Amino acid sequence: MKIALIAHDKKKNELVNFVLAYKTVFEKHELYATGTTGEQVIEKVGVPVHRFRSGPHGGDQQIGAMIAEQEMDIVIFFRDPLTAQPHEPDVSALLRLCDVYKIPLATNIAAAEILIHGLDRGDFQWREIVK
Ligand SMILES: O=C(CO)COP(=O)(O)O
Repeated sequence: MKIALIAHDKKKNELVNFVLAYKTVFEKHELYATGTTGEQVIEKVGVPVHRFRSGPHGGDQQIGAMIAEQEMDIVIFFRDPLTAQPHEPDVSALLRLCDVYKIPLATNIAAAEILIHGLDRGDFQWREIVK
C-alpha cells in the first residue's frame, strides 16, 4: 500500500514517534510524505520515504494529485487545528480529495492507531480492487 505521511510543525514529533512505534508495520509499505515531515521520518525512524515539496510549497497538492490518480491508498495527516496555515486552501483541498476518492484518512493519532491496526490486519485490501 502507498501511505502518505504529513504533519504540521507542532505535530511532527507526534507523527515521527507514531511511525517509530509502528515501524514494523510501516516498513512493509511504500511511504510518501511532504518535504519536512519526510525528512524527519527518514532521519529519526530510518525508513525510506519518497519526499514531495514542503506543504506550503505544494507538497499537499502533489499528494492530492496522487489521490486523484488512484495512486495513494492511505493518508495519515496530523493537522494542527490551533495554528493558522498560510496554505490552508491546499490542506482543505487534500482533505476534500480524500473524501472524493474514499481514501482512508486519519487526521490525529487516535484515528491513526485504529487505521494502522486495520492496515496490519489487511482491512484495506479492497483498495487493490477499486484501483
Ligand atoms: O504543511 C504541511 C502540510 O499541510 C506539511 O509540510 P512539511 O512536511 O513540509 O512541513
